[in-house]
Amino acid sequence: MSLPSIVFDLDGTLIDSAPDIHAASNAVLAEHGFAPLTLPQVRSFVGKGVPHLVHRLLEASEADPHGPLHTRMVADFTARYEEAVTLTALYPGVRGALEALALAGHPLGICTNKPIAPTMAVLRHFALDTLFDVVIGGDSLPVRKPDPQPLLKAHQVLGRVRMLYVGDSEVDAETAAAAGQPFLLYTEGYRKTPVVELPHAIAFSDYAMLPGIVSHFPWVTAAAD
Ligand SMILES: O=C(O)COP(=O)(O)O
Ligand SMILES: [Mg+2]
Repeated sequence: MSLPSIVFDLDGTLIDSAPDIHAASNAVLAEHGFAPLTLPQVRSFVGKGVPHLVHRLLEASEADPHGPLHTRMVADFTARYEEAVTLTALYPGVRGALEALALAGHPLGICTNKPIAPTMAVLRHFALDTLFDVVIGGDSLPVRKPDPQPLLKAHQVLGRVRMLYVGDSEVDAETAAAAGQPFLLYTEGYRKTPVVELPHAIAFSDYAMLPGIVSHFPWVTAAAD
């Protein structure tokens, strides 16, 4: 049996992108005459893609989230956020963990609800793009997470029998369950639910531990037999 592929969520999992998303959100809100929102507020809106984010921005600004303003602000946010990487940081230990997993022979992928253009921009910015054999963005397929299709597509492209999905949020737990795949929860991201209430196979708070966790995962141990 071959080693499982490992698919990662992006925002709140590999990168702390909330400061750039917050800045772009406030710039777009200002353009439309709305007051700025706080970083924790905007961070709590991340994880279900741009249309959902803008919906929540409008709701928080006491504006109609269903009207034509929603369409305009999705376009404005998308344009402004396309290359927004200046305030974004990798979580500690991410690069070393990804390199170790790739070296061990795990094909790696990304399955995020962030649109594909800023996803590729941020991966290139951190020189991580070459580590991933498949990258699925929030606009890559007609549906996005928690629909299982994006994750199943990544799994199919990576071509291994087994996969592990690593994410930070309720949406990721739901996606993994819908796809019938094991979920590894990174606890330092944008989740709102306590760890014990979020279904997961294994939770971790430090990327230095991930290669060890993966190598002790039952399927991986079986693969080495
Ligand atoms: O909501 C988004 O745009 C992206 O979030 P994700 O990378 O956690 O899927
Ligand atoms: Mg996330």
